[in-house]
Amino acid sequence: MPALELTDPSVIPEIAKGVRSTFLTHKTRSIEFRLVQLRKLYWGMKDNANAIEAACKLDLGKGIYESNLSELNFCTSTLIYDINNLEKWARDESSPDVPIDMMVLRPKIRKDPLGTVLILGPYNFPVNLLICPLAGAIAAGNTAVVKPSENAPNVAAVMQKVIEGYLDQSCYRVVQGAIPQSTALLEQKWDKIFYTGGASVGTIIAKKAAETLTPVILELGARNPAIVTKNADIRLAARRLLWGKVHNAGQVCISQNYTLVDKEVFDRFVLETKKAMKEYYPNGTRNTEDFGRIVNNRQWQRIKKMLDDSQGQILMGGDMDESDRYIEPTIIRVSSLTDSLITEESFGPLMPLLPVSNLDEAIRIANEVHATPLAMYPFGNKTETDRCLAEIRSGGASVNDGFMHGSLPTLAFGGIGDSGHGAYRGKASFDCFSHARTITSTPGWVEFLMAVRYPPYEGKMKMIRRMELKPDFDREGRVKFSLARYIVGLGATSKTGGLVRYLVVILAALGLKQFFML
Ligand SMILES: NC(=O)c1ccc[n+]([C@@H]2O[C@H](COP(=O)([O-])OP(=O)(O)OC[C@H]3O[C@@H](n4cnc5c(N)ncnc54)[C@H](O)[C@@H]3O)[C@@H](O)[C@H]2O)c1
Ligand SMILES: CC1=C(/C=C/C(C)=C/C=C/C(C)=C/C=C/C=C(C)/C=C/C=C(C)/C=C/C=C(\C)C=O)C(C)(C)CCC1
Repeated sequence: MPALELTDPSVIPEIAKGVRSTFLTHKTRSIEFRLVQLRKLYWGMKDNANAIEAACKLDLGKGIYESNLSELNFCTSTLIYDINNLEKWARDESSPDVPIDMMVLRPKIRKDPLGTVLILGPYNFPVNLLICPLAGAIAAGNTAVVKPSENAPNVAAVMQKVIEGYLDQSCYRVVQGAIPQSTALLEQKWDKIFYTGGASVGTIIAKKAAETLTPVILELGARNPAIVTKNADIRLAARRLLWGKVHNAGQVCISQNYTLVDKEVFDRFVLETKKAMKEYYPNGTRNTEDFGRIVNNRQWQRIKKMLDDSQGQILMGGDMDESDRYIEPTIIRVSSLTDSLITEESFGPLMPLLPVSNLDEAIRIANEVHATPLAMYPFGNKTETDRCLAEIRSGGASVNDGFMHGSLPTLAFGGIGDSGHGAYRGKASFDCFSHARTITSTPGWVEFLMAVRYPPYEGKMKMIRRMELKPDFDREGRVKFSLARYIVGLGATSKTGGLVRYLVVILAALGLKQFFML
């Protein structure tokens, strides 16, 4: 296992300058160069898989299964997906939004790299949440500096070995450290900052970035609700929500922070969760490879304090051991919205349950606790889950499940409002590190047509009025009746409706023709 060596903050300007000057050599513009780097990163992950597994075990007590499922495999699948799609994503796109008279300009959207980007990773998925953004930055043709979380020091050291050992070091560098290094990094000029972590540091980063108008992607924390109605499949809800709290010992930004359970099914839900617990961990969570540990004593103390401060009643679990950074999956019945387990993000294996009278109350509470969470988990019948989706905002959502929407490496992932902005993963990663550059090319021969834009303007007003798009609605916002459109659309009110009518007419005509030919 390599040892973590902190970067001297005084060398950080030189590191940033180095990758920036490489960007300006245009080395990373070549698609083939990017593909080679992504392929090398893939092999870097594969060759160091054992070291990554060992480091995840040391830092977070992650067993090999979880290290593979949500760290290693997630990254290698991301890399393969990026490699397989990069040429398609990087191609110029023609724009469909151009009036016919302007098509001569041959407008296209080019996917340009942003330049040199900074990626700051968190501790909870210290491999996944560093490598996946980096893969997007490489795919889009940027150079990058990454800073792994100092709170997962063993993984941070292995990440440096992989990134600097397998990638072109003139383009991609690793900085190790905590606040002094982050502060020095934020003093440099970046073309984008990609930050994953808590909202308070996210605010520092956004403010600092604003000074130089640097765009930021923020992937932050939240108080995500789960809702279980009386019509939900209670056993399924219990099993799936328990999974959302035991994976990575609950240190998952998209885990449900609290669950609103209909009073009628509350006891059954608790019973089924206890049953599921026995099924997942027949010998308990203390002595199994399948349950992790809290990352450090500071976080352990924070979670313990949340539980100590709570007025709730422990219904399951509650065992803790600081020497081992162990916290048993714990169900707590809470009764107030001001309870510490509701007002703070637990980021650990605590499962506060709040009984509610009905879905109206659940929706009202979810909107009151955190109006723009990262995720939301409604369990119930289709009408109920549709209502939750319509009436509660969130970055993403899994219907009738724990965080499955966040478990797919190819789906866009991100928050809304104060749970973050910007999305990545799959094509969204390529897009978030690219600039959609609109390019037009005006041929010389259209000069006589384009002359309408030049002074003197006298006599040219009629022409530009003709070019202006005309409304099909009146001052009340109602769509006006148009005889021409009615005839062309065969009386349909939508394009699809019109198309269906044309199809029916054609089929009827063919049928009639056949009939008369017989
Ligand atoms: N939305 C997501 O995708 C996502 C994913 C994982 C974690 N999170 C959230 O992150 C939080 C926990 O992660 P964390 O504790 O590692 O986050 P953190 O905020 O402590 O640290 C994240 C990164 O910020 C750096 N940092 C710390 N202090 C800094 C400062 N003053 N200036 C600049 N950089 C600084 C750290 O060195 C680290 O690289 C939780 O709230 C969780 O929900 C969100
Ligand atoms: C349906 C068919 C089949 C069955 C397929 C099945 C059962 C697939 C099941 C897959 C599952 C359950 C996968 C779960 C994966 C979970 C992952 C990867 C979790 C990731 C978590 C992450 C990345 C967390 C991130 C956290 C963040 C961002 C914040 O902190 C077949 C295959 C049997 C047959 C065909 C049909």
